[in-house]
Amino acid sequence: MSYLIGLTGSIGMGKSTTARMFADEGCAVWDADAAVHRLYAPGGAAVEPMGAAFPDAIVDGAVSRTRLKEIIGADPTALGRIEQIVHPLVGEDRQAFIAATDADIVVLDIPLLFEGRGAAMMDTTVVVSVPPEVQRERVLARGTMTEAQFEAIRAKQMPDADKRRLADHVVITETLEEARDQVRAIVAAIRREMADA
Ligand SMILES: CC(C)(COP(=O)(O)OP(=O)(O)OC[C@H]1O[C@@H](n2cnc3c(N)ncnc32)[C@H](O)[C@@H]1O)[C@@H](O)C(=O)NCCC(=O)NCCS
Ligand SMILES: Nc1ncnc2c1ncn2[C@@H]1O[C@H](COP(=O)(O)OP(=O)(O)OP(=O)(O)O)[C@@H](O)[C@H]1O
Repeated sequence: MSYLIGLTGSIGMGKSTTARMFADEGCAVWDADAAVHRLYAPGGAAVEPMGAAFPDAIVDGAVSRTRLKEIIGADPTALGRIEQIVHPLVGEDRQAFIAATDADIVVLDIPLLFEGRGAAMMDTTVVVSVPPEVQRERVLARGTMTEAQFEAIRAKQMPDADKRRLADHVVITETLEEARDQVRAIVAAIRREMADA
């Protein structure tokens, strides 16, 4: 059975970048956002139920994120209804990944780790964090969200300070070097603990 690290952090705080650093240390990484991409793609398990609930969201046999963001922008209750459809499918994908891997450490990159029930199954939890002005700059620099869309997502997420309080480890992602040092220290401590057990 692999050691499970739950990795989370608010939007744009550096989850994917930090997950890649864990992968560089030999950890297997599963990414909840990537699982949603697979579920929304043509033939994905979310296409049919999402089409039934949000017919306008389907474009060329896939769930369109652009359309979904428009729908969420117009109706604040939509995101909750999307989650009810998508989250059970994401949970199935995650369990299948854990069952199939033989890595000693598995990192589960889950934006809603503390908002949902995910944290309880982890051996340890890691939160990535930077000051809010850096977070905003980074997200808006990507050019995939308007400021209003960013604020709508952020308002729905647990505040960064609360996540940091709940986490076993906090990785500061102001620079790549600093973050990589922290990731290496966490992995080394876990491997020492596993060797002693
Ligand atoms: C809202 C959507 C359309 C935005 O798509 P887009 O491609 O622009 O962004 P992406 O998927 O990369 O998400 C960016 C970030 O937004 C945040 N976010 C996404 N969904 C949610 C949510 N339901 N609640 C809070 N934050 C969320 C996360 O921090 C995520 O890392 C998309 O995220 C979506 O369909 N979300 C619903 C499914 C879900 O809950 N996913 C979260 C992981 S299970
Ligand atoms: N340690 C770091 N040092 C410098 N820049 C970083 C660091 N970590 C992440 N970044 C930058 O911050 C931005 C957001 O990072 P990333 O995509 O990893 O965040 P995320 O939390 O996965 O985002 P989302 O919540 O939208 O999925 C990117 O432009 C990335 O290059």
